[in-house]
Amino acid sequence: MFTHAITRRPSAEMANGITTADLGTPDYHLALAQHKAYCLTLAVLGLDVTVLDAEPGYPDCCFVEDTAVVCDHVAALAPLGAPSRQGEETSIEPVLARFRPVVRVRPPALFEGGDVLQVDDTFFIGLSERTNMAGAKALGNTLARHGSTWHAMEMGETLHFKTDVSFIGDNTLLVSPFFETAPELARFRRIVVDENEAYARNCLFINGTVIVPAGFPRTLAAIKGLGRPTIELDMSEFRKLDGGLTCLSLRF
Ligand SMILES: CN(C)C(=N)NCCC[C@H](N)C(=O)O
Repeated sequence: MFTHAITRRPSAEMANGITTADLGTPDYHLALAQHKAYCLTLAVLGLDVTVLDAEPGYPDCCFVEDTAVVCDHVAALAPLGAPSRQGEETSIEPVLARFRPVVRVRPPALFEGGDVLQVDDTFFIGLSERTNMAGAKALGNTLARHGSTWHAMEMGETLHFKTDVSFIGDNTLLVSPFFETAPELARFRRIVVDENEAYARNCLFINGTVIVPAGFPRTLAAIKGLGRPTIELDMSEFRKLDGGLTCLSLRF
């Protein structure tokens, strides 16, 4: 069960955030409203939500998931892989230190939390343009010291591992076709989400409920078909910056 979440409000400069999506400029005020709904949803699901102010100079700062990996015993931080985001990990450190001992991984090791999927005591660490092998090893070894297992995951063209793979409880993953047969994920039931609903591969499982981005009926129906409670949230403004549901919080 999660008891806490940390989020960060969108930046008024979010229009300068990194993106590969061709969906237009995010509307800051709509993003603030969507962010508020997101935080409220986490609170309704039982989490104590810390909402941080936006960080000047960091247009992508609301994607706070990328700044750290938090598990039961430790919070691990590294410089983010995206140069324009390096430094976001610094301001999150004192916040995380209230909850967990903090371990800082040093360059050349780099990782972003969006590349790290935790399922119980196992961590899947995607090797992406943001997370290098040195980062994966440093993070994996830190987690292993506390009894966890980790796997480095080769990836396709995707931004983050969790852009393509998310855990929705009961041993089930939503995956892109790329990960349909990945041997490291063999023990899971895998629901393949095709290109038409690719954005919905990133769902957020909180204490038995699956939060699903609004507008992806086939994925929603597949999750409902498993008997899971679901909540839909409008994520349109974050999607314009390649951000999904998991990206907006650190949960522990
Ligand atoms: C699982 N995902 C996708 C994340 N955790 N982070 C999204 C970061 C988006 C931001 N514009 C960037 O490119 O850094």
